[in-house]
Amino acid sequence: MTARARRYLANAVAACGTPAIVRLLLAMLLGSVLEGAVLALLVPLIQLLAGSDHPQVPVVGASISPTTLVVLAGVAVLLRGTVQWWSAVTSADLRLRTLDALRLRALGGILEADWSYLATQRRSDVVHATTVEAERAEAAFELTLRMMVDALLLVASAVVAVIIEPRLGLPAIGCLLVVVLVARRGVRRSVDLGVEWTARTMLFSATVTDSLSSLRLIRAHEASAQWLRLLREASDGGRRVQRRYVEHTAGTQALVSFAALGIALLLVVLGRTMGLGVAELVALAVVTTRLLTTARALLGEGQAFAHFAPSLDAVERIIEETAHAEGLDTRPRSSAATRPPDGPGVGRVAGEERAGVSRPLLELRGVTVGYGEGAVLDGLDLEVPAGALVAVTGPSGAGKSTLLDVALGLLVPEAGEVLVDGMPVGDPRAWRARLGYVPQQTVLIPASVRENLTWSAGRELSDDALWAALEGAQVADVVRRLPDGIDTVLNDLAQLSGGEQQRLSIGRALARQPDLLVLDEATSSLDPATERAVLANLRATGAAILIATHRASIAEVADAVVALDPDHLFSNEAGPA
Ligand SMILES: Nc1ncnc2c1ncn2[C@@H]1O[C@H](COP(=O)(O)OP(=O)(O)OP(=O)(O)O)[C@@H](O)[C@H]1O
Repeated sequence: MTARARRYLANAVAACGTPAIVRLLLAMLLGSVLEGAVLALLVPLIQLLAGSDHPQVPVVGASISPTTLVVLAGVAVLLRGTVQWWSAVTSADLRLRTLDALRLRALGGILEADWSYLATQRRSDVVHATTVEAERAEAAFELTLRMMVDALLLVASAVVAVIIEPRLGLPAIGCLLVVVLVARRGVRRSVDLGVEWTARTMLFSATVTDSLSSLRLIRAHEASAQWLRLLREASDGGRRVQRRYVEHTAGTQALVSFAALGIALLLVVLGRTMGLGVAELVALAVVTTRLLTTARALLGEGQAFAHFAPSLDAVERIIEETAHAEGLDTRPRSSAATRPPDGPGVGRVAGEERAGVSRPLLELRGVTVGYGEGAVLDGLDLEVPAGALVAVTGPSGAGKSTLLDVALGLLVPEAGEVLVDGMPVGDPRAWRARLGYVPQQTVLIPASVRENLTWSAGRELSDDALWAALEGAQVADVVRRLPDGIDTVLNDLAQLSGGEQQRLSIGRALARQPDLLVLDEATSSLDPATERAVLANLRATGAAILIATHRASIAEVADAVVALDPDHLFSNEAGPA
């Protein structure tokens, strides 16, 4: 548990800096000391109210004038309030900064991660880790600081108890240690329950996410009852874990309270046997009360921390696993280590420098790629000349999307080369700046049509450019008919038909004014006439097109067709153009 607490602290220090954390810790400590002081001043205040002219301050043992006492109590209360207010605000600020830094690191890692890693991840797990778990981790961060403060206070109270009366202070500390050792088992159990809780809530999130993305299917198959059962099972599991956790914490707290009462009684009996005066007994009672309440609070915090702390593991797992961001080198993995560095990469300049040398825009030479066992593409050759339309065909599972991922520079081949303008792709990001991509499954963000077109454009786009992209995708008329035209917010995808959404997605790729359009079944929802019109518009932009398709109509008009055969060969046939 202490290792986890150190990791929490390291995250907070990284996000907010050591001085900010130290300032907060000192303020929390001061707040608790002032709390103790106010408590201690209650004793002489009660004596004052009972008619004493010389009330005694416990612990210090000195008498104090009524005026000084009242002023001192007022100042202490005011100071305590101010310090605690500052601590609460600062703590929330640092906590939230730590939380933001943590989840942005995780999400940043996801956005930059190697594609082969991302392909194995479950989306709902990432969403859950960076929202629910990150927020639980935030709670654990505050508990880390509180535990540090309370541990310091505990030691301070113990020292004061020993100073007042070692014969009572030492047995009190001994009893307390025994209680803490016994209660530690409860803390360990909380860690286990915290881990289980993380797993349960992750399952629940996954079930919710999956059911929301399958709403149409669930309704069409009248399977709501089955899904509800799955959701109920997932939430029941979480509730049971949470209940066990509360049973444990409440049990431990009850045990500590009971032990505290026993210790207090023991001290009174011992004190009386030793013949201690009332003043010493009161002082000792104040200090031991503080000692016991701090110990109880510390145990409670320890249990809560133990329960929340595993959440950090879920977020840090993503940060660690995505630590190896996408390499800038897309030479085959097997030869990348041994070959000398390549030239200037794939920016437009590289191509222009080679003016006069007519090389295809994109070439794949002997590319072999797979996902573990066996190759999906084995020694594939492919050329996409500038301005040409190349169709990739083949049965389902033949490797069409895989080939497109290689073309996009997302998948690094195990063998073979990917050349752009005749040069190896050194920096896939520079290459992708020249691409427009339309995925198999349309993705529109819940924002206006304009934002859907511009967010991935990488530059400011004039209205003329946006409408040109929409015209090219044969969707301009649809957008004009929307309530707010291009500024209509697409909150509900049911606003647009599947084919309209697909055309918007094509418009988004066109808005990037790419050199190469990579289309993955991107016209599958269009009728033949619209498909022909869209393809003609795309060709008219002068961009090369690499399209994965099942449609014979596209293969017929392509300049070249790469037919993938999962069992054996690929054939590279020239089309009619
Ligand atoms: N992330 C992945 N991990 C493991 N195997 C994968 C992964 N992605 C694809 N595959 C496998 O690679 C093979 C080719 O898949 P790919 O998606 O490239 O085929 P496809 O020709 O595009 O199929 P479809 O026409 O059905 O979309 C399939 O057998 C698939 O199961």
